[in-house]
Amino acid sequence: MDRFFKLKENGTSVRTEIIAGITTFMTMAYILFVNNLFLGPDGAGIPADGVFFATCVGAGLITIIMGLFVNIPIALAPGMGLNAYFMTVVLSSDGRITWQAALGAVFISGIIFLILTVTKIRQLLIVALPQSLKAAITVGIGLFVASIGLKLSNLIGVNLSGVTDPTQTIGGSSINFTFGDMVHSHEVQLTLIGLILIAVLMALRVKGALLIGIVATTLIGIPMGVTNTGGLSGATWFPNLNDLAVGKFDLGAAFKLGLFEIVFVFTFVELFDTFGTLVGTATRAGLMKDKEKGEKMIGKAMLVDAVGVSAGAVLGTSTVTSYVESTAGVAEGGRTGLTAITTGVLFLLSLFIAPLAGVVPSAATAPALIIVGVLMMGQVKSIEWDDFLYAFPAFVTIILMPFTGSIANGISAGILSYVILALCSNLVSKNKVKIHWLMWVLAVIVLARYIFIGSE
Ligand SMILES: Nc1nc2[nH]cnc2c(=O)[nH]1
Repeated sequence: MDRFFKLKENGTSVRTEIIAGITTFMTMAYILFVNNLFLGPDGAGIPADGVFFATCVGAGLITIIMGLFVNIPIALAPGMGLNAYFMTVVLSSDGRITWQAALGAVFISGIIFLILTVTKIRQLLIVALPQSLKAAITVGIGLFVASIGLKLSNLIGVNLSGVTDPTQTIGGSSINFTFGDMVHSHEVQLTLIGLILIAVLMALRVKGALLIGIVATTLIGIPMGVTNTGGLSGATWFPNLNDLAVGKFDLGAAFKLGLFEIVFVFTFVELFDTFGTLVGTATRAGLMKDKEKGEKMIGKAMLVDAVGVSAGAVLGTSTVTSYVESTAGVAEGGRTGLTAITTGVLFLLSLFIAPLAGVVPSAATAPALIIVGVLMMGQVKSIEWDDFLYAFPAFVTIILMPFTGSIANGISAGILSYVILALCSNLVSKNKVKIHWLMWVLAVIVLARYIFIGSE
């Protein structure tokens, strides 16, 4: 075990890795239930049993493969964001695009991805991006994870002032983030209890702080009426495998309908999201200290991720992707593939323990995600704040991720603004800044995307 996963070399142990894997699983388990809202009968129309099976098996298998072949503590599951986009594509097509055709588009995006990876274009990204931008991606993802926690637990909500017409797009100036209802909402109160509990445990350097915090908060939530254990009595533990979506993807329809734009959005978002998540998580885990080894590892992880996209489509789910929640396991000390394998096995077991996984409330996992935000913020010190050429792109990368809820938007803005600033600087100054050719290509792709397609 030690030799295979290089536990000692990475300063970790079997116990730490397993605790880390359970922690990552707990922060990701919501996808087992949320995915059905987007892809299931009330969303894109895939049978509920089919969505559940594809989510458990897709996440489980690909995460185990990531652990076995790349030895990195990254877990994968169907991504939030692209599952919502998948639903929109189907529902807004007036029946023209079936869920089977949309799965076909996901499958194609996975193949394109695989080609980009094998031709090493994706890996080039690591070399092309200035160091400050890479650090900014880690920080932005930290804030993004924290924002997921804040929103999932209702610790923050929105106040829509002066909005009267629900059919109109709401302008940003009408939106205020507000604190959740701390006085009346038991959910918000439980989140705060969990947050303080984990913060104290972290300050005391207690091992397993996040996992202890999640379990304790779940238990405290029982008398508070937030943790709902009702689902456990009379629950069906054996999965219903009658109505699966395995192999139902329709490539012919995807080509016939000319879903190029949709395939492009799937590929573009996935490319930037995965790259950001891998760099951010690996940096946080200290796996990028040896640059060469780190870059090789990220290249391999991208390959598994790409295979996961198409495999997920075959199983019946929208884009399977590397999850930012993996950082929760990393925060618990997870450093190797054993963490991922633990998370993956739990996803596979979820076929049988779904009612149990459903007991942990958002109020218990949200504090862990917020604490992860604190940890990832540390990278902010490696940004060259004194040089505006780097400071501005880093800044927009950081703020756009939590505010637009998209890693891809943050990275896009960072790349585009860097190229513009560097270009102008090179035009007037004698001190030329290097702009990698790939940065030019990406800037043009980013521009084209927002001009011709807009945001998804
Ligand atoms: N990186 C990443 N992490 C996630 N966690 C939940 N959804 C996502 C996603 O789409 N991308």
